[in-house]
Amino acid sequence: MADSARAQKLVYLVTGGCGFLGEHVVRMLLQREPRLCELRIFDLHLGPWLDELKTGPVRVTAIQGDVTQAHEVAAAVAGTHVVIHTAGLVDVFGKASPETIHEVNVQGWPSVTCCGSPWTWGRKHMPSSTFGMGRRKKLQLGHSPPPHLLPSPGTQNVIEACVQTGTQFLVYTSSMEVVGPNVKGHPFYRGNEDTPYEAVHRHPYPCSKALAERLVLEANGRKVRGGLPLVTCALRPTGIYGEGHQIMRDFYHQGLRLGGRLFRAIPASVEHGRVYVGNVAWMHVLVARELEQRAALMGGQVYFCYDKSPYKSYEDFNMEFLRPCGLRLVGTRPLLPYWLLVFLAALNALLQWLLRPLLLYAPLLNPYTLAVANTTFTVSTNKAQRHFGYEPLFSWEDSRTRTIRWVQGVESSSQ
Ligand SMILES: NC(=O)C1=CN([C@@H]2O[C@H](COP(=O)(O)OP(=O)(O)OC[C@H]3O[C@@H](n4cnc5c(N)ncnc54)[C@H](O)[C@@H]3O)[C@@H](O)[C@H]2O)C=CC1
Ligand SMILES: C[C@@H](CO)CCC[C@@H](C)[C@H]1CC[C@H]2[C@@H]3[C@H](O)CC4=CC(=O)CC[C@]4(C)[C@H]3CC[C@]12C
Repeated sequence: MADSARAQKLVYLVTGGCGFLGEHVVRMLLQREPRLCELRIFDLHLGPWLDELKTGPVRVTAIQGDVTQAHEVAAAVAGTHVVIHTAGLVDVFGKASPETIHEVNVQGWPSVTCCGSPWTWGRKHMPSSTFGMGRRKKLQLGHSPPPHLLPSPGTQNVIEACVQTGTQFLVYTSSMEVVGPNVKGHPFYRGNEDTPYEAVHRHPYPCSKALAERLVLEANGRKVRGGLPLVTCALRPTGIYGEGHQIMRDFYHQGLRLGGRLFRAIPASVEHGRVYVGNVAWMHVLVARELEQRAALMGGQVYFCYDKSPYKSYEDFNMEFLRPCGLRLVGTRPLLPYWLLVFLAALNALLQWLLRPLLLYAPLLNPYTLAVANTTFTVSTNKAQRHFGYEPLFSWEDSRTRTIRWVQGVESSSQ
């Protein structure tokens, strides 16, 4: 179809469009997708900022809905050209139950475990290169669950809605957590989409993201209503930062409570991959735009989200923003021995369990977050550039400045 004929004709749906990343995707689409005529924003909780978008040339439709409800998802998907599925339960602190995380992120399915009984996923102990990364290979399930135990919710609903209603392009927000860090704490150093890595998870969040990503990639090529093939791909951001990042806000407030200080807990040598939210959003917009023209190349593929953000430890990276806001990081080495952190993390987990009937105790430090924070995981790849011409829209300096300005705004709004 000629470009002029396609102008102002496309309908997009962004699930989770009121979340941290989702809001940036929504705003980026409105700024950078000239062919957009309608943008549907589907979320459990709609933000008040949506009202300001309704005055522009693109029709913005806010839909309060739940991805676990198949009929709500199907109604939102019907008539769209592209679905960007960012909705998810991002919980590594034990706020939600494992069942709820699976229900929202993957599919409703009682007592699912990712890496153990009752069903063992073929991915266990598989190097990531055989886990459908660079290669277009059908992923193997160890023992598939009985079909009647595979009901609809979460990501599965989104896929089925595309198939049933005839939407051909689906972009899924996956996560670096699909790969690692694994339970053994193996470093992933400057890895790319084809780097072999033993991806073994036990925590519900990475398990759910891995399962959901697999569902999305396996759905590539399914015939949608009307007979055309579904084209899917998955984006794997590393730790996202930028305006709206809740954990950054938490660290900032913690620092203020501690008299302007944060205490180093993780060695500076442990490097973490981080990526600016604006660049992650830009990658989603580009993928969604290019999927049609480059379906054969991009369909069924995964891409790490990356930009020029420096490799640093999680804490040193956060200080790039928090230092200009008046906080300092005390210690050039961790102030507490690692064994004591492990003990405190385990104590937090025990307290969470004991207090659960009375209250929700969900501190930042638990055995899982400690293990992730303490394991090097960095990405170095140009796959997105090779496949669809991605270049970061925001330089590191720009990303840093924008994030600092936002933290400073958090400061003034909380005074
Ligand atoms: N924050 C990070 O560092 C990273 C996030 N991701 C992925 O990016 C995606 C977005 O994450 P964030 O923006 O950080 O999280 P977020 O929690 O800010 O946004 C998620 C959005 O999904 C919505 N949502 C949750 N359950 C829903 C349901 N049942 N039905 C409809 N909407 C629902 C929430 O209301 C929220 O607006 C997630 O899929 C997450 O796994 C991937 C890598 C890193
Ligand atoms: C031990 C503490 C001392 O200060 C520091 C604890 C930091 C942790 C809360 C974070 C360290 C690494 C983060 C995760 C990482 O960025 C990868 C992620 C990807 C996602 O898809 C979701 C979020 C997260 C799991 C992110 C969560 C917070 C950390 C564990």
